[in-house]
Amino acid sequence: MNDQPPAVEVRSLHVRFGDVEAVAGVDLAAGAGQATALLGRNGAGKSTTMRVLAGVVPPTAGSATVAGFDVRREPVAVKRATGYCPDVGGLVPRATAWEHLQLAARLRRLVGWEDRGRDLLERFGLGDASHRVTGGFSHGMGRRLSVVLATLHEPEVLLLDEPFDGVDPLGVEATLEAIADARARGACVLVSTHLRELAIEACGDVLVLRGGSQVAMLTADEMAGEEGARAYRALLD
Ligand SMILES: Nc1ncnc2c1ncn2[C@@H]1O[C@H](COP(=O)(O)OP(=O)(O)OP(=O)(O)O)[C@@H](O)[C@H]1O
Repeated sequence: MNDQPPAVEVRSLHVRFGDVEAVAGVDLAAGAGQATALLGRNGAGKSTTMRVLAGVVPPTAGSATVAGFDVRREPVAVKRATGYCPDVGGLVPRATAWEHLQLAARLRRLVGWEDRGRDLLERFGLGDASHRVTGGFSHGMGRRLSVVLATLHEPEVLLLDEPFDGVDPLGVEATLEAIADARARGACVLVSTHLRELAIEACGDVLVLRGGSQVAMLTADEMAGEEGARAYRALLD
């Protein structure tokens, strides 16, 4: 039996922006080596939940701990323990891909990261673009670089918000591999997406959100195939 505390633990999470209740009761426990998808339509509360887990947005009510750190009280420790690919933004248009890696490495005081950095850029099809400024990147190239930056320091908790959005099949393949590698070294992975098929390919468990609320926690097997598609549609109706 695994008596390790969960790497991510969320209890009755609520996040409110003025009149909008973006997250209205989410509970989640995920352990080392586990990958969980947050699945739901636009506006379901996926990104807001991810932002809370990245230590970027504080909960309005409820609690969340990441790698044992409370997101409200210890956001800096949470940021140190996580690798976060935000759904939008995060790249500096005038900096090259390689400069983004250099900056990320400096902020995290990494040493000897260059070979891994080069290897990741190659695996994500960005080797030839590593010295181009990101302002000229396509949307999918930016997404792929954001995943590289999230995983460079081999974080304990990897948070990927819409990593497949607008990404071509080779980029999807590289992202699935990065998720599998992270799990293999014992990281806890959370992936937010509105794509059921990729959610179940990438993750063993799926948390379905609707209108900010958690409507189901299912295994990838339960979400698979025609039956899974029907079950998912029924959860959204
Ligand atoms: N900073 C904010 N200020 C006001 N409302 C917000 C803010 N961030 C999110 N919301 C609202 O909270 C709700 C949930 O948004 P969120 O981005 O978490 O959903 P999502 O599931 O990630 O959607 P998508 O798939 O479109 O990215 C939406 O109604 C959104 O408009």
